[in-house]
Amino acid sequence: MTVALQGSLFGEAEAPALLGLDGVRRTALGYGAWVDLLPGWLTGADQLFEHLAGTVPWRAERREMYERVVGVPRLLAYYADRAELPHPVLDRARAALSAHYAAELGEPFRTAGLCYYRDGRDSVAWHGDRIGRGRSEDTMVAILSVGEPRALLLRPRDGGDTVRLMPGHGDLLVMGGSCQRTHDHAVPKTARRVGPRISIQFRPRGVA
Ligand SMILES: O=C(O)CCC(=O)C(=O)O
Ligand SMILES: [Fe+2]
Repeated sequence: MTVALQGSLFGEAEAPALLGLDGVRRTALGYGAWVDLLPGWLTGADQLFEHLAGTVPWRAERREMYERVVGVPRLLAYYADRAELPHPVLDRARAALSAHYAAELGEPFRTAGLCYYRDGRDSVAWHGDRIGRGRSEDTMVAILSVGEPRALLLRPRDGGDTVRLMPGHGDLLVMGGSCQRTHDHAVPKTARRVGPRISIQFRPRGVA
């Protein structure tokens, strides 16, 4: 990772580009949930990482938890429906995902949430994307990862085996079906020395 990122500092970086989505592979998670994976969907991921790390107006949020105000352990950015995304390849990614999943999803992907995990101390706790319609309806959340591979865990809410995925530099992961209702997901902290990761999450309108 470090070596690859250095290449771009010397101006050798390849421009970010997307491959086709034909190679997407689905894994059923049970209870009507599934996850689609396409490793290496984005090429030139070094350049996208550096662009996003350097230009996105990252926010450090604080939230009340257990009657204490604590820092959210990652940096965030949010692009509402129709907002200009921070790199044109992300507009192309959203359009390609909307076209690929049109029949199954029945609506386009609209919003983009970005998370910046600065190191192994940054994380996201177990949760489902259930603030919006994901609470009651099947939907999809498509995640493009750049930077350090970090474990993304998925487990049924009612108990059962945890699936451990490792989305890495340029990889696509799509959670679909009942995933947000029947399962939780997390990016746990790690004691390993890890470099930064940025995830870009595309969601349909009303899913958060
Ligand atoms: O960073 C990721 O891949 C997951 C982020 C996530 O679950 C969320 O923002 O809801
Ligand atoms: Fe999530």
